[in-house]
Amino acid sequence: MLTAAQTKHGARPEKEHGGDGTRTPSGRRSRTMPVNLPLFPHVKIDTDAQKLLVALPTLESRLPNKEPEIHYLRRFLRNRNLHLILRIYRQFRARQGSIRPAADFAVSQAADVYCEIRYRIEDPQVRELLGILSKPHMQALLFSHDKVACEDYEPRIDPVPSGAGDDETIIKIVRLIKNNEPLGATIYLNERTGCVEIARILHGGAAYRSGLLNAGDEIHEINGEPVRGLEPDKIVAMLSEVSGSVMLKLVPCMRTNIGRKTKLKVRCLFSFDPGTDEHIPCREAGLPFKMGDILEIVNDEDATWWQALRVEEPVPTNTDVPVPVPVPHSRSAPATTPGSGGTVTPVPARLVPSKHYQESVEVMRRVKLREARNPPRSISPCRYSPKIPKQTRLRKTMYHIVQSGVFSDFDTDEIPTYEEVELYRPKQPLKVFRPIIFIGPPGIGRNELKRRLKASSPQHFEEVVPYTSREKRPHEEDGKEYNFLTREDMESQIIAQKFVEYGEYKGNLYGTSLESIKSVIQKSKVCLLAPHTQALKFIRTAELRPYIIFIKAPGMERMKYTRLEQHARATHTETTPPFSAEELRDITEMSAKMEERYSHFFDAVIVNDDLHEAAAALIKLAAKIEREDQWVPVGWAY
Ligand SMILES: Nc1ncnc2c1ncn2[C@@H]1O[C@H](COP(=O)(O)OP(=O)(O)OP(=O)(O)O)[C@@H](O)[C@H]1O
Repeated sequence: MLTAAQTKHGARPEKEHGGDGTRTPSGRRSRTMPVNLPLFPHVKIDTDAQKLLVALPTLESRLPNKEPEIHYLRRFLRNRNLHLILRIYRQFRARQGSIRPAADFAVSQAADVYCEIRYRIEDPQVRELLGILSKPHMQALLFSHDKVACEDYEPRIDPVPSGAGDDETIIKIVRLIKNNEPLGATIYLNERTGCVEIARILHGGAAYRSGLLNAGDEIHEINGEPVRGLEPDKIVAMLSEVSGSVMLKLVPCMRTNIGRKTKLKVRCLFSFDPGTDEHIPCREAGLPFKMGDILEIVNDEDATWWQALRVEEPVPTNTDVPVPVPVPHSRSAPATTPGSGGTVTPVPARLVPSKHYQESVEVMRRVKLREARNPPRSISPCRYSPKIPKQTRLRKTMYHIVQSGVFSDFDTDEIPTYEEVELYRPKQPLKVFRPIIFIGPPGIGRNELKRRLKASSPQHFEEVVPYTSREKRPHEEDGKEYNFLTREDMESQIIAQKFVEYGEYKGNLYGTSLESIKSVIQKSKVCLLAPHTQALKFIRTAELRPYIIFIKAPGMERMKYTRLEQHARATHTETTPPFSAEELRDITEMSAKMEERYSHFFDAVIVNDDLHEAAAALIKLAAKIEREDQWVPVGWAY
């Protein structure tokens, strides 16, 4: 046992696989570091591996900067599976000559048998045999059998190609067997060195699975052809032309940057088309997505391009937009490997903009848009932040909320990129219901639809009773139409942030309190609310878990047809005349603007065209929310 040498060289205690790391195989406690002792007493440690383990501390002292590599070697040499494989190998070696294989072509024999019998599926025994032969493990077993029968134990390494430069001290020769699947790596020209390097390995792709290529490796030859000085596009073309065996001569990257792997599920708050992005390193490797799609980010080590896989939506999110279906993978990513007998190859990850990159792109877009709208003039740099007295600003906001419902700008500084999500599975019987929030331009029909939903099950749905400072009218009951408060009380509650929205109309304050929403939820009812968009920042919380539905205008022609025919009118005063064509145009335009600006908050969209159809879609959706799994922001799925 080597313990003295290890102590001398300062090897540190190390724990692995839950072993206590302090017992010898015989169970005695060792006072010195037992890094070379097996932690699996039932697996006999291989003597060759043991020798290598013993030599490691010496190596460590000679190569002080190679700590990660030596640590890796130590783990590898202590791996239980390695010892089992070495044991099997020794057994074979020991019996060499005493057992002879009947054949060394079991794979092709199995394939022949399969082809011969595959149409006789009416016979249950044939069916069973077909099932066995198509199992990946069976195929792997037959493949291993042939390898052993041919005594093909050694890894075959091609001779180092001639012409390797004298200054190249370390060269890595990698041979890959390539089918139609692409390599699953992106490359770029390192302008400093003039070499083409592997920029990134796509998670799950062929290069990733081989484990032989790393980001940062310089590509020097492909199948004996020198590639130094060639454009990356040429190299990509060369790689896509070859099939079968591809031999790469590489200078390996010496960086020990392992890369941060992650398993983050996110909802996309923007849409992305790799075909139109001029900065993506490889268009074919890009993953197109639409706003609302769910992705799994599998690698976010790169500052600009993350690697992601598509996750299927558990339920449709938009009633007017088809359910997002997985985008068929182009030639770059077949789901199965041809000839693999149905073995599913993991779909390689593809590139999506990182959060940081998307924010920069969006900032640039907004700056350009603003410049196009307001060409810069040589005036005060304070132009964009005029000094409005605080009091005036507050009043103006209050007025807007009640009167016209113009946009809030609470979220303009927050650029929508990705939102981390988790799956919420409503547990039956459901006791806590998600409030349903109706968002849309004033006059589109939010209250009409809310009323119809409530009427479909008055015991189940409940509207929030708003607060007001106006005088109670004789027919009104406190707590029924409104909760009545004095102006002073309302103002102090507004200052204490008790209201999710509030505003002033004809000299009176109106508002919706957070407590009244919570009290509906606590009654095990579905709270219905049609607030201003500005209220979303108070409502869209893990505590309330709202389901936000956007009520969308159907387009000008349909607006006129449905509303003018019905003599529809705004409902916030009793005396307003029916909508004019002008007002309907305003509603339609505002609907489009709201959708553009806020759609990343919407869980569903209902187009309010025919009122009966829209109401029916809403009732159906409300039932679904209570039953079906939904992706919700992380922290909401309690
Ligand atoms: N699909 C529709 N077809 C015809 N009329 C409609 C339709 N939807 C709503 N209306 C009518 O339009 C008018 C405005 O609807 P509603 O009051 O629900 O709008 P709102 O979005 O709540 O706006 P506000 O907050 O200003 O009241 C009402 O008369 C309503 O009956």
